[in-house]
Amino acid sequence: MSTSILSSADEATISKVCETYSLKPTQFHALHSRSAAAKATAYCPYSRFRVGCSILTENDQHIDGANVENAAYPVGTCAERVAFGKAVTEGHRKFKAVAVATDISPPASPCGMCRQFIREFCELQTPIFMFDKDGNFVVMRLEQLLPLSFGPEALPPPGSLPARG
Ligand SMILES: O=c1ccn([C@H]2C[C@H](O)[C@@H](CO)O2)c(=O)[nH]1
Ligand SMILES: [Zn+2]
Repeated sequence: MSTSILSSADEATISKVCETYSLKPTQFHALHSRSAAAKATAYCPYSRFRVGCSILTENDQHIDGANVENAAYPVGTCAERVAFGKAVTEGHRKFKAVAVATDISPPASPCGMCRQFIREFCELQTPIFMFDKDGNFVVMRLEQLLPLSFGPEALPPPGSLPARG
């Protein structure tokens, strides 16, 4: 047995993973193909590091995104935040799974800022798939990628705040 957390993309592994994360194999395949395809839409002339993201909404829609860089380097945005920004502004608030695809192996995982951004909108149990160029993947729940996290439930409900703080 391999000690690597990188899973191969064979159907037996995929079916076991789908059972664990309550996904259908068709949803898994769509998460992979859409996140991989989204890499082609990246604007990354500075790093030349393409990242694609696909999010599966609670009603089985996919929202995709890719990284968008900027000549003022820190202004650039990751694929995950582009995809979640699109999803949220299109009215989606609940998500079943997130996929991120890169061309490196082992695959890249979401940066710290994206983990927190995802934390705002996803349950801690939400699976985050990280694919390499060949479709091999690492999968972790959000709570594994961002332990002891800070989220919206820690704050008082907006309506309970005094008019001025
Ligand atoms: O999970 C990640 C990691 C990096 N990037 C982007 C940011 C930048 O454009 C490029 C290199 O860091 O990759 C993402 O989009 N998502
Ligand atoms: Zn990021």
